Amino acid sequence: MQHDKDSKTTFYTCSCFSTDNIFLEEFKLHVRFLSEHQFRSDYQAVLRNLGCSTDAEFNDILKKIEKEVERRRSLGVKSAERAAAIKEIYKPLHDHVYHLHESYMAPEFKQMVDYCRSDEASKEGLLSLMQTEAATRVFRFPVFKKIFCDELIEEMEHFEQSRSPKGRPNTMNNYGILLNELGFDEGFIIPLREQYLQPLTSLLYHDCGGCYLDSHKAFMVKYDMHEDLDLSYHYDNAEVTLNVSLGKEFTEGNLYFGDMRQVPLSETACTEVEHKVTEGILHRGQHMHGALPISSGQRWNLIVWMRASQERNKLCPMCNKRPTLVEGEGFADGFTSDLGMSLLQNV
Ligand SMILES: O=C(O)CCC(=O)C(=O)O
Ligand SMILES: [Fe+2]
Repeated sequence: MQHDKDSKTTFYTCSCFSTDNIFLEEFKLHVRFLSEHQFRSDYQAVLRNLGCSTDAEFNDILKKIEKEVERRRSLGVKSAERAAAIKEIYKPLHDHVYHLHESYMAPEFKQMVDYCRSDEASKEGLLSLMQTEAATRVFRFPVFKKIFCDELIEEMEHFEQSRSPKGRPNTMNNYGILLNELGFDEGFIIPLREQYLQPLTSLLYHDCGGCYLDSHKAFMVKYDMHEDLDLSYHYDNAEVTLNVSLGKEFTEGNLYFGDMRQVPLSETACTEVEHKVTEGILHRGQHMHGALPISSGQRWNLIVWMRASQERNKLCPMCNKRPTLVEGEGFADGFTSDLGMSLLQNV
């Protein structure tokens, strides 16, 4: 089990993880699978309209779902196995990138964080320091220096070329890398979230958990002309997301933002937000978004899905219900148990 600042915190996943939001790549559709009967009645007609016309094609989809459910059930255990294997066999190229240091950061970012830590900090004051409100409550600002972005990509490429096992962040991303398995949490992502990002998110997103972020899922995404080009419209399983553009050289590949997940697509207008190397885009996790295809080059981004258990314990963003807790590895999906805490407090 992963322990946060409070060493007694145990994190959980919601049971919907093995039934909901299963992504059918060829139809760009997220589905729910409880039983074959339910699935047929909910999706057979929809899928037919999307071009799935024969029984064989439908059975093929059922097989893919079965495989995905099995993958999700064994995810925690497999991830822990990979992390152990990586620790054993992988020799990093750049040891220092695993330990956050202020010298990696853009001066503008440090200045914003310093301001937010000061007694007189206000949301208006912070907004005046930020370059852009790129879309509603979507902010872009410099995060790292270019040299650090280059070294982080080099480290990722070195890892990709190694014989270490690799965990992919989710079914929408075929070439990303899960950073906790590589050992980035303790020395890099936790201090980044707690000491640098939370001062900003407390002012910007106090209404969606920004003041009490207590876990995260961090990963790299990679787009290349010969691999994934784009990312479908979705929301993140997070309260607040940081998305930093690291390089290399690319054209197009902008993000686009719609509305919050509760608003129907038909009532949504989208706004494009450009990725600029070394800059981060901060947004509410449940603000719908996608990535347009790159038209040349290769694009790497660091994604940190930050979670606030106090917020998500009330409502799981993935099934829209009060979460049913299932034990998971590490930060799992960021839920905590009130019961567990009160039992611990009684000890
Ligand atoms: O490609 C990007 O910049 C967006 C990635 C993203 O939205 C995600 O992985 O959740
Ligand atoms: Fe996302």
